[in-house]
Amino acid sequence: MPSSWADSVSHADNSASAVPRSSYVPPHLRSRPPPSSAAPAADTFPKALLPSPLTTTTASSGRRAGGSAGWERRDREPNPFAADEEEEEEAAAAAFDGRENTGINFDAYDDIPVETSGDGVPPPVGAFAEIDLGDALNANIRRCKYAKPTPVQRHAIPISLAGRDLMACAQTGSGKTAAFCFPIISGVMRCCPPQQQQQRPRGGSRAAYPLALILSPTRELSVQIHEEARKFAYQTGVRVVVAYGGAPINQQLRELERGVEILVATPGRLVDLLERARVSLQMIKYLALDEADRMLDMGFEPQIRRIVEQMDMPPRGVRQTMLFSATFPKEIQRLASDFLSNYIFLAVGRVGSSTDLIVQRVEFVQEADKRSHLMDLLHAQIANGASGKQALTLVFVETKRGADSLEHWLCMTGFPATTIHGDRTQQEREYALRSFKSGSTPILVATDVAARGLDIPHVAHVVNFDLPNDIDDYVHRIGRTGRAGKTGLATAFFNESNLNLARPLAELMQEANQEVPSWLSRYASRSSYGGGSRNRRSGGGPRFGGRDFRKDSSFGKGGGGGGDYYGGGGYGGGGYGQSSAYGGGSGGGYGGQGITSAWD
Ligand SMILES: Nc1ncnc2c1ncn2[C@@H]1O[C@H](COP(=O)(O)OP(=O)(O)OP(=O)(O)O)[C@@H](O)[C@H]1O
Repeated sequence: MPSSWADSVSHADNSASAVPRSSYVPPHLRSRPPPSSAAPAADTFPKALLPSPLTTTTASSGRRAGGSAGWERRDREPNPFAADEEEEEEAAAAAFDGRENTGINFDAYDDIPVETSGDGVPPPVGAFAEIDLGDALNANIRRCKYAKPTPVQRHAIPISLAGRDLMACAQTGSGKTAAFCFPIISGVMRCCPPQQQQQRPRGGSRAAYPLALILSPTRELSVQIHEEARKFAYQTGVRVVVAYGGAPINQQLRELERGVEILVATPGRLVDLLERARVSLQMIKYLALDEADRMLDMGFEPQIRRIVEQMDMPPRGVRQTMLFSATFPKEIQRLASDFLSNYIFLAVGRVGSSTDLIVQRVEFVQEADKRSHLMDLLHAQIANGASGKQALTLVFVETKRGADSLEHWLCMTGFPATTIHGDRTQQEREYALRSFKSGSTPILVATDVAARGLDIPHVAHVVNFDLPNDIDDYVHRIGRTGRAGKTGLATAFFNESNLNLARPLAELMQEANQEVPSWLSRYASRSSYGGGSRNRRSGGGPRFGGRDFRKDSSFGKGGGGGGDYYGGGGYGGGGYGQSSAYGGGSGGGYGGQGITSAWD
C-alpha cells in the first residue's frame, strides 16, 4: 500500500476516485476524532456537534503557567500519533485484503527541474538519514511514514540547516510545510535549550517569547500547520502554539503562558497579541512565511512589515528567514527581498505552474448555465462512481453571497454541500471544513479563503465555478487536488467575463501538458495584457514566478518600478484587505462589495 508521497506517485494512475481505500493518511488528519455519521447537509448544526476550539494544544493540562518549561514536557505530552496508530492497525488488517505494497518509487522525480541561485548553495540530500535533524525529530519523521524527502525538502532543508535565508517556490502539495518545520524544530532544539524562563514580566503582564514564528494568511491554514508542527515536534520538548482570529483570545493567551518555542499565527491576531504586550518577538531566531507571496501582496504587506520591521523582532541577518509558496511573482519577490539577507532562491518543479498530476479542463459556460452545468458534472461523477467520502468536490466561487446561494441550491437539489467563507463564524468555518474532510458533506463551496495551503485528502475534483482574476489564485485553487503524488481533476467554467485569464490559463495548461481547447487558444491569441491584473508572465519565459528576480536586470537596482506584474495598477480598482478585515469574523473584501477575501 502506498505509504508516502512518492509512493503515491507510483500509484498515480489510480485517481483518488479509483482508490477507494488508501492506507496513507496525512498526519494532520490522523488525530482527528471519527466523523459524525449524521452531520447535516447544511450548517444548521446542533451545539453538541460543534468542535472544541482548535487552539487546544498538546500542553499538559495540569501544568501551571510559569512552571518550568523544558524537556520534562515530554513525559506529559499526549501522543499526537495515537489515532494514527489505531488507523495503522486497521490498515494492517486491510493489508491482508488483497492489496499489496508495491514499494516506493522516487524515480519519477529524478528529472524534476530545480533552480537555485545565490552564493554558496548547500548541496541537496537524498535521504533524511543524510541530515542531522536529531533523534527525536527523526523518530517523528518515521512515525509520519515519510520514507524519503520530497524534492523541495531535499533542497530546502540543507539550505535552512546551513543557516541561510531562503525564498522557496515549489508546486502545491509537494511538502513545503515539513521543509520549513524540520529545520526550525531542529534548530530550536540545537541552539536553544529548553527555555527555563519562558515568561518574563513585561508591563505588569506576562509576555511569551517564542523562538520561531510561522505566519500564514488564513486561520484554517494556521491550524493545519500547527497540527503538522506538533507532530514533528512530538517528544522534542519544543512547544508549538497557534494563535488566530475568530477564536477566543483568552484560551490562546493561556496556551502562550504555558510556554511557546514555535508560534504559528495569522497576522491579525498576532498584532493584537503584540499590542497587548502578551507576545514579544525579541527572541525570534526563525521566521517563516507560508504562502509568502500572499502575505506580501497588497492586503497584508503593511501588517507584515509592522510585525517584522516595526516591533521588537531581530533584524534580517540576525534572525533566519524562510519564505515559501507555490507562486512568487517578481514584484512580490522584490518586496520579499526586504526581509531577507543574502538569501538563496530555490525553485523546484515548474513553479507557479500546476502539477501534471492534475487533469485540467476548461469549459465554456455562460453565467446563466453554470448551475445546470455543475449539476451535470455532479451527476456524471455519481455515474462514474467518483463521489462520496473518497471523492470530495471543492467548488470555488467569487463571492461570499454566491457561496451561500450555491450551497443552498445544491442542498435543495439533493447534493449535500456546505460552505466556507469570511462571513461565517470561525465555528461555522471549522465545522464546515471538518464535515467536508470527513466526507459527511462531500461538496464544499468555498471562496478563496480555502484556496491556499489546505491539505484535504480525497479532494478528487476542484470546480472553478467562478474563475479567479489572477492566474496564481487559479494555481493554488486547483492545487487542493492532485496532492502528495495523487491525481486529481480540475474543471473551470469560462465565459466572456474571464477574458483577461485566457492567455495565462492557456499557457499554464500548455506547460502542464494539458489539452487546450481551440476556442480558448483563440481567445488567448486575441487578448492583450491590459492593466489591472498580474497575470502577465515574466519575460515570456516558460515559467512564471519561478525565476529569481535578481537575475532580471530590470529589477537590478532599488525600486524596480513597473515590474512584470500589476501592469496598470492593482486589481479591479481600489486596494483590498483593509486592516479591519483581520482577526474578526469577517474576511473583509477587496475590490467591490461582496467580493471575497482570503485574509484573516
Ligand atoms: N517526505 C514526505 N513523504 C511522504 N509524504 C509527505 C512528505 N512530505 C510531505 N508529505 C505529505 O504531503 C502532503 C502535502 O504536503 P504540504 O501540505 O506540506 O504541501 P505544500 O507544498 O505546503 O502544499 P501547498 O502549496 O498547497 O500549501 C501532506 O499530506 C504531507 O503530509
